[in-house]
Amino acid sequence: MSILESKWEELADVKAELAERDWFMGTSGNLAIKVNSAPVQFLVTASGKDKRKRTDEDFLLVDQFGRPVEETHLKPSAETLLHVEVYRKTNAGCSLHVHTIDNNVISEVYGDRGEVQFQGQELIKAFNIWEDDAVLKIPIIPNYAHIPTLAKAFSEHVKGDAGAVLIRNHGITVWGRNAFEAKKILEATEFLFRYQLRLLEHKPFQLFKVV
Ligand SMILES: CSC[C@@H](O)[C@@H](O)C(=O)COP(=O)(O)O
Ligand SMILES: [Zn+2]
Repeated sequence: MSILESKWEELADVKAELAERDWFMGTSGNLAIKVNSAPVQFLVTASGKDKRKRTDEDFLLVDQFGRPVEETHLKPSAETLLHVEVYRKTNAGCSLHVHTIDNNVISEVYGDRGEVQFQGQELIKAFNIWEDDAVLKIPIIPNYAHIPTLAKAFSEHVKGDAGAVLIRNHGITVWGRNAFEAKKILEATEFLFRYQLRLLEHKPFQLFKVV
């Protein structure tokens, strides 16, 4: 199997797992996996597809600028430029974007602060944070309709080989050194968001707690 084929299968498997979680409502979401490093080429989901389906037109190979490498009738994801920023600025191998109710509500509740923070929660270790009093900060950016503007705002928070950025009332984009790590971070953030929203039902004052 070629590298391209094995990366295709890897991304298709991640897509199937996220689909099982019902994280692709209304054709939302897009996924990418790096295939080559110098120059960067990556597989990205084709735009507008039902990502719950597994077909041989699910992904296309794009270059470091997000342009299709070969002539194709498929359109790269509308949000390809965000994935471009991940591979331009880091050594990440996989980036994932999903819309969920929980990540949308969290992004709205904490949107005016520009970030949501988590402390004392075991699952922040998914971000490789191990200190007892460590704080995980997830930035929240405005949902600019103009994708180059959105990508620029996103890019300001792309700093390491693994990370996460919320887009207000839109969704989350995460990345990791490989598909395993990106999926781990995505699952951890969704756990933390669900936890925080549940906590606020019982302890509304927690909203005003500044870590
Ligand atoms: C149909 S709503 C979702 C889109 O506007 C977009 O935010 C999204 O996540 C999927 O776009 P796509 O171009 O299919 O990658
Ligand atoms: Zn989206």
